[in-house]
Amino acid sequence: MSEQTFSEWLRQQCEPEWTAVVTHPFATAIIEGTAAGDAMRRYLEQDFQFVDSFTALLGAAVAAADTFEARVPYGTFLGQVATTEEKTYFHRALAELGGRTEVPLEPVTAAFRELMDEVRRSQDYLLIAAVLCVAEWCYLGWASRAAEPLPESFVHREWIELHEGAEFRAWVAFLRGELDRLGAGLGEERRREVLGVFRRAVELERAFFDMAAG
Ligand SMILES: Cc1ncc(CN)c(N)n1
Repeated sequence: MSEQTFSEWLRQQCEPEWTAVVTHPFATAIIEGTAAGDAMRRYLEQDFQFVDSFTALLGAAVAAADTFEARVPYGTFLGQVATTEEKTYFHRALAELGGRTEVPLEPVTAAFRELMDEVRRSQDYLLIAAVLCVAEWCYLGWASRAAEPLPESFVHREWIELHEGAEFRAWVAFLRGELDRLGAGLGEERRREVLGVFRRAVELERAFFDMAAG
């Protein structure tokens, strides 16, 4: 029997919360194209505030990674996806929904930004990778439940496509691989420290969808 990887151990420790995120009713409504315009607007307005700290965290990963091989995928994702595809999606989707790019933060958005800013300031690569991994892996989790044909509305369809597909899967596999590489041989105390951050991020993902569902 093969040994459990560190990333899989972290994920399992966060059940049933993890499954609650990837099967959340709001995520299901996105993949079915039934999430109402008002709810999508509220969600994307808040997520645009999330993405600001998330992008900063990607930059911190470039700086804090312990190898050149690891810096490159962070830099690539930061340049290609976070600052181009995702950014244009937000502007188009918010325009379509009558949303704003500057809004007061919901408490969950503020708490998520605080977690990302905290690990960014720590410059602790393993903790940075743990938060990035939760954010991307659980989004792959719900988005990969979408069935063809995807919703007609670009607001739903493109949000699914941004979190699915070969490139996004490879990105998540890279993040998990980094946790597995760095997690091998860690002492119990350090494993628990990483789990603490991982779990906070999973709880915030769930609360974020709860906020969007209203
Ligand atoms: C809250 C949240 N978590 C994760 C993702 C995926 N980048 C996101 N856009 N927003």
